[in-house]
Amino acid sequence: MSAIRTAGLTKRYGETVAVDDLSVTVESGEVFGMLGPNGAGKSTLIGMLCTLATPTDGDATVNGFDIRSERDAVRDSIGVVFQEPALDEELTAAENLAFHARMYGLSRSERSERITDLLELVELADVADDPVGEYSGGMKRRLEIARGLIHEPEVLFLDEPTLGLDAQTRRATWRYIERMNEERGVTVVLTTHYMEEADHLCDRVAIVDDGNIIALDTPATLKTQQGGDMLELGLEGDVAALTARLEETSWVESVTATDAGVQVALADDRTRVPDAVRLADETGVAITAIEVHRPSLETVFLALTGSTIAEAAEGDQ
Ligand SMILES: Nc1ncnc2c1ncn2[C@@H]1O[C@H](COP(=O)(O)OP(=O)(O)OP(=O)(O)O)[C@@H](O)[C@H]1O
Repeated sequence: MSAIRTAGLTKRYGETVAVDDLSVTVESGEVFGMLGPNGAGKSTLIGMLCTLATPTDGDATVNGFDIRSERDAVRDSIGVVFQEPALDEELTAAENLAFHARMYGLSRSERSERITDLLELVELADVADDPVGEYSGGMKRRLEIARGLIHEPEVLFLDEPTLGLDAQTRRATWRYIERMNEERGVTVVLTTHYMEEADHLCDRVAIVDDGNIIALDTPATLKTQQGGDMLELGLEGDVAALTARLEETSWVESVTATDAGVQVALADDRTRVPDAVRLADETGVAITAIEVHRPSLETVFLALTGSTIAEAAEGDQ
């Protein structure tokens, strides 16, 4: 069964179309990422899928339940971790989880079993009885993820799960997300501004712009669609002659002059370093430096939205 299925889903705020006629399917067990500039409509989409916002048009099901007519069933089957921390800092980790578990009506024995299990999953068992106010940012995030899982949801929505965390803590958080996906089969839908995160974690990535999904595929396929590597050559000698040779070569997409030499966009995904060296040799040009840039999700994002993810994220911290 598909975890999420939307058909023509639309949300308008006055003149603003926040989500525009969106039809997408997320399969059970997937880690599905959404990347997009500020105001692209990611939060509005999550809001509708969590039944916190009502669609203007279109339909959607989450775990087979209709988001309009079966709101309670949708809510019982999902977990949500928002950007803003929502923990009680005066309570301990175990108390925070217990409070949340009671809201879902779990029995005392269920509560105690799941709290122990989840604190182990996110490696907070040792500090379970410390007040959350004493936790680091990364520990709080992990606790929030554990809290989102307390009622054993089938789908977990994570809005910017590692925003503001340092690189090491971010990687640790990825591990917990992977574990709950792999070991427990939880479907994960996340938004992120970190390309590396989308690349590392997501089975498929949707690039969202202006309320629409403008690209949707596996990170590997999205990158391949952007063409081959970029070669950055430092050169000495007749650069113009080499540029002319490169431009008439079938595996070269384009050549751009740089301060130190040229930048060559490759037309296919093969390694062309030996070919470039041979051409330079034949033209009598010396190569002083070579750098190979692999296509990244950043390049894909830039090509599709016209801005870098850092520009897109500006003001969103
Ligand atoms: N409650 C609201 N009232 C009016 N306009 C809204 C409301 N919520 C969102 N919008 C508008 O809808 C559009 C999409 O916003 P949304 O927050 O969903 O984007 P986003 O991709 O989640 O951005 P961010 O990364 O900043 O969270 C924006 O133009 C926003 O201003």
